[in-house]
Amino acid sequence: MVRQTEYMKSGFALLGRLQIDHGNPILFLLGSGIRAHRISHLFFLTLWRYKTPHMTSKVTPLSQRSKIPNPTQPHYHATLRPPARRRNRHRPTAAALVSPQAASLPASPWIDDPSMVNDEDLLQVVQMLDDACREAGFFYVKGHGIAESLMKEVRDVTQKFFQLPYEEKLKIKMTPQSGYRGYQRVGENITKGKLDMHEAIDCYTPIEPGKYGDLAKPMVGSNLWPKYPSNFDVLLENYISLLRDLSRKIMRGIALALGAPVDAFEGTTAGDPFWVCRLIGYPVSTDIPEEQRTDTGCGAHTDYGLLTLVNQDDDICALEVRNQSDEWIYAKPIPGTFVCNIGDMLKVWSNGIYQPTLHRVVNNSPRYRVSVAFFYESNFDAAVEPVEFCRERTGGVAKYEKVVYGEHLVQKVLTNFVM
Ligand SMILES: N=C(N)NCCCC[C@H](N)C(=O)O
Ligand SMILES: O=C(O)CCC(=O)C(=O)O
Ligand SMILES: [Fe+2]
Repeated sequence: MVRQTEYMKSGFALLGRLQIDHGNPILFLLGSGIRAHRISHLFFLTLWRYKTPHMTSKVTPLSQRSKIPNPTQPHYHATLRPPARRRNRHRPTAAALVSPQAASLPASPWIDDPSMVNDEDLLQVVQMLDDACREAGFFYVKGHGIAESLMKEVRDVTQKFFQLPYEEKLKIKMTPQSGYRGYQRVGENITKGKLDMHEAIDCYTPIEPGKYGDLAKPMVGSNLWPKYPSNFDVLLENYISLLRDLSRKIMRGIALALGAPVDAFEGTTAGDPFWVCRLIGYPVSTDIPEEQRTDTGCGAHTDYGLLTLVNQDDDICALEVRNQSDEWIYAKPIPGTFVCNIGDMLKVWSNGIYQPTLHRVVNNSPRYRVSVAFFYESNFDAAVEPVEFCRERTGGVAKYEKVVYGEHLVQKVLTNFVM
């Protein structure tokens, strides 16, 4: 308990400093650490997407970008504002946990340790996580136990790889034969018909031939890792395994936030979660030949699965999130944190209680930007559909059709590249 209080204090201190330094924060401390029991000491910081009151707080429109010398300046950030309009007013979640019925159950179906029912800190965090998922679809996680030095090392080896000559990078070229695993150059990824100004290495859960039958055929294979540094594969495989565990914990929190049993995403939904990892580089725009250049590093999209964790460069603002007033606001880097956002499968499962938020990347800085995005997704063969209790809370009707996650992913992968 004492430890949690300390965490809370340092969390608020962090927020305080940000407010004082930048005056105009988009960051909000969302919660203290969740109890050590399985979910552990995570902090959630949310990125609100309410209306921003001042013109200066908006991200500069793309057409005016060239006039902007330095997007890391504080006045580009949106101001925190109390809720202007709530997308959805259903808030049954933590209430379900503290209801007399739930509290009186010796082995509550919601959580796996009865004492958690009375844990105020846990309930508060669950409530705040629910707020973040409902209102923003984006939040930051810190206190997650993954060393900042490891996060940086992963970005550093990624950057080193992208600095290699093109011929070297081509040795792990992504092709249909490689199961769409490996290196893609700038302009090979497309979003909504437009070339994206990023290069990347795409990695996926390895798939053996025959696994999942025809469903997974286009993605069968194992990952293509760079040869230099020689520990690239070991480093990344370790990192991915840590992120998978962390994502699983956050999904336990999200399950509680929705008012579901803590292990709601285990079993046939995400007991055997498929993961995707994209190591991404966004060149300085003037380094891209003019005839090839577009104005977007990655076009506006939502992510495909349950939850995304982005490890982004510390000092470049480039990831932009659409707020509820249809303005783009920066998900400004906070060193040592992951920027998290929810994906399409969580929307379907929750019958829209949680919605994925549009985001895009524009590297308007004078520096090459690296980010490593980890996507925690459903079981490859999961048939995801609105669960009954979420349907009941949203008028009783399923708003989305059943989606087989693997089909959703394959359909995206087959249309995402010009090769
Ligand atoms: N796994 C994820 N989320 N990848 C996002 C890649 C960028 C968007 C993609 N071209 C698209 O059009 O969806
Ligand atoms: O580079 C980033 O910050 C985010 C990338 C992203 O949104 C994606 O790959 O889905
Ligand atoms: Fe994304």
